[in-house]
Amino acid sequence: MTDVHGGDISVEGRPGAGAELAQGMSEAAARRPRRKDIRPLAHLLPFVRAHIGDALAAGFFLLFSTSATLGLTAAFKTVIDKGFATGAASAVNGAFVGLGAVALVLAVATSLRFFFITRLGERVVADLRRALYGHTLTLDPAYFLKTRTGEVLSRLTTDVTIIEQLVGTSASVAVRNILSLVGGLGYMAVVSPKLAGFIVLMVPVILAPMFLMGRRVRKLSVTAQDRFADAVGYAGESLDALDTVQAFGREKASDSRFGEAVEMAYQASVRRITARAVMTAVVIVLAFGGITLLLWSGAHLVLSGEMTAGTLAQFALLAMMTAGSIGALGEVWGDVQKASGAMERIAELLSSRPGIAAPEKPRTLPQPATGAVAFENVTFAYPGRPDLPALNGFDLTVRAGETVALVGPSGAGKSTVLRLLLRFYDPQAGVVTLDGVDLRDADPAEVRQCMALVAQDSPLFSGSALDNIRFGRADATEQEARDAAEAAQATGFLEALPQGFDTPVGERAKTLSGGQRQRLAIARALVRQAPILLLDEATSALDAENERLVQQALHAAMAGRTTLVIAHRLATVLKADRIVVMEDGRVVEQGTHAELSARGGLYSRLAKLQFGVEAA
Ligand SMILES: Nc1ncnc2c1ncn2[C@@H]1O[C@H](COP(=O)(O)OP(=O)(O)OP(=O)(O)O)[C@@H](O)[C@H]1O
Repeated sequence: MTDVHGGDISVEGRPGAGAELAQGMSEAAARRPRRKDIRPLAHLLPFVRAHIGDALAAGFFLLFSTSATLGLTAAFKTVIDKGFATGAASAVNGAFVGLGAVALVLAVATSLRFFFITRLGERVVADLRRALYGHTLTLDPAYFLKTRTGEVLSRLTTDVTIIEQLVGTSASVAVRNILSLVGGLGYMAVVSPKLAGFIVLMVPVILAPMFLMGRRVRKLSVTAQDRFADAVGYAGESLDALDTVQAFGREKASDSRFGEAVEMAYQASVRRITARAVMTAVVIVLAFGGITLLLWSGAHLVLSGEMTAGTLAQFALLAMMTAGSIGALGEVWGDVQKASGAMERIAELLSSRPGIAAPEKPRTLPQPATGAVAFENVTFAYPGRPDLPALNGFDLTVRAGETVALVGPSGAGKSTVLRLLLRFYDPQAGVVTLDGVDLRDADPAEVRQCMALVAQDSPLFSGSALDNIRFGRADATEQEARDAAEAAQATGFLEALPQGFDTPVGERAKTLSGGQRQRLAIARALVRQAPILLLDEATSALDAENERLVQQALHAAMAGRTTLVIAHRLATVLKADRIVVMEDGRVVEQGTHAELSARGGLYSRLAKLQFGVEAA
């Protein structure tokens, strides 16, 4: 079943981005497994309950349209019994007017049912998408260490697409047919209890062989597909290494091996086709045999005067409708099972609670925060590596307004210090405080409000340069954003862009140089006007001009703020009030560049390696 969502504008001959996304999602959806237990679908109920009005309207019109469909058969009975039997034209006319009226009611009720149930479905899917994305944004990094971002994204897209298929189409089909089935069976029992009883006896006799044979055909199609996959796999391997095949003169051998695999696939297909052909014959014999038997006994009831010809016709119509419902239910059942699996994955994501959250009564930080930071005997290991602490008895006190440079070999734990300060994780032992408040007692949002981060790779987002600066603080005025850009030495290159500050940089990010990206990221941090600046200096080398501009930007950024910088440049460590040297998650040395260089310890070795400075 193809289901293409959204008609977007596409370049001639090439599908648009929306169509490609829809195509990719429906392909991925087709590969998703089914789930026999359909209880996970109950997770959809709260979403439906939120729009109970539409649900009730859909239910009402569903009842109405089903009753009208059943009523249609009664109108037919009247046409035959009252119209034809009397032979009077007026009676025929009257009966047909009744038929037309029922059809009209059916049309209106069906269309309203479709409208309300489909609108409800689309609303539920839209709510689900928003809830899912909103929830995902609250999860902490520990969650993403367990679950790949791609997996989360695929739940947002593929799994929700499956739910969309269910609530948009299949659920409506299923509910409608369940109701027709129940209503049809009930009505048949009313119209002719005898014939209805006959059907109840006959149905298992007809359905059981169909069910068993259907299962066999499905198994055989899987086998045929597997055989074909073998053939394709073998061909791919040979074509990938065609030069090797040719160098060894193995073309003939390869050809005959592929031929064998293709023949196997053909044989498997023939077995499937044969089973299917037999099944078709059996199904027709059983179904029509049943109908013939039914009509034959019905005809005798008419002859004996037990029922009218119209009633028999009505009964036959009802039987066909009911059989149609069973068929339709069989077809959508697979979708329902698939949606159950999808909903289970979605519910799992929705119910995952972030490990980092505000306590019930968070302690407020002093306003304005001064930005004094302390780590007291902190030990922390990442969730995936509990036995390998990234910080081990780490102690550090940073006064308000002080600039501290963190230096150390790769893996020393420098980035981890910044992550704990941003409270992406909580330490296993010790405390991290901001203005004397334990971070765990505060609201993480308030803690982060006090910090501005310039990450090493400074990711930019789609949108203009101005949008990217305002990412730092949504309510910053344009002037404040421009001032930040000025302080970050970014005005020059931003104004030179084709549309100045309004140039989309997310897409152009690759055309901005490393130094320009860093300066934009610094402007984004500056506009935040936070008391604490966290900086992970980029390791990549800049040309002299960019280096000078970035250093100036950093100088402006650090002024009047508490700054923790993971330093990779000599200029930065020279500017710091204090250099903290880390190794294996601990502080091993502290002091100024001159003091530490003179000491001849780890710092002097690192300085030589990283900054190219000879120890004093
Ligand atoms: N997400 C993670 N899961 C598990 N271990 C991690 C994770 N991130 C970092 N580590 C480990 O924690 C230790 C400290 O890492 P951290 O990134 O803080 O070091 P760093 O000093 O910043 O190094 P670099 O200068 O190379 O960035 C390392 O041993 C690292 O392998």
